Amino acid sequence: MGTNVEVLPSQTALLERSLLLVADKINTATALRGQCTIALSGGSTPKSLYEAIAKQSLPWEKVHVFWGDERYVPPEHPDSNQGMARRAWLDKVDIPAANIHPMPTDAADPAADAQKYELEVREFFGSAPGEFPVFDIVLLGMGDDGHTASLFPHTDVLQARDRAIGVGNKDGQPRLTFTAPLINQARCVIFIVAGANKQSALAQVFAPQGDDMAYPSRLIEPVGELWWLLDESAGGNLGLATSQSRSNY
Ligand SMILES: O=C1O[C@H](COP(=O)(O)O)[C@@H](O)[C@H](O)[C@H]1O
Repeated sequence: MGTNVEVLPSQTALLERSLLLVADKINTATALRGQCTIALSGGSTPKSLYEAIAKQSLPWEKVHVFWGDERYVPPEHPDSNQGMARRAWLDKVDIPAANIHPMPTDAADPAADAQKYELEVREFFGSAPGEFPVFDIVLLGMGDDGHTASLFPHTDVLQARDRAIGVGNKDGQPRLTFTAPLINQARCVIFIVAGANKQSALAQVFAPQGDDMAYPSRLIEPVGELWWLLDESAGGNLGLATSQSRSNY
């Protein structure tokens, strides 16, 4: 399916566009299939989006929230992606507790917790062995090293082919993460990227030929729609028209 790249003139415009797109995809999924499964990203960029989504009137009882990656810390830890999303969004809307599916981080064994989450996700989706769950929406960010979710450059989890959830490695620290094959089954993957420090990695990710192990965001080629929403300072030098969708960049 198509790839859409939009370069928005400011961080505010990026936020507004992201909000519009995510709300539209949630409404479409719930109208077509009766529910929406969304995987959240962490890091610094999505917080203002989550705060804005919390103010929307959306069919929360039909939305199921998962996480695409997680630091291996308890939910109350300041680095927890779950904690951030709950404070910014989920605690503020009328979403049933049973619709929130955080990654477990309490076994003191990241591989065991990754396996536990894989079973939970597969059971929720009713995925047959050998099949991957199909998320309606996967939200992603991108680090200035080209990582996405917790798929860091030159780490073992990049080789995963038959696992949906793996253990990433950020400077020796374990993190739980969706694998590229799971992300790539999604109906819609949305990257939201802001800041001049992302320019050089973006150029590598968008290059026609490149090293997927060095820039793991290159591994994301979903079956469904792929959206890259960039602010001007991140994407302005890529030679793309501002606020214009491009197919097949
Ligand atoms: O997809 C993701 O990307 C970010 C990059 O984060 P940012 O702080 O530069 O916005 C990553 O670290 C995060 O965990 C992940 O979900």
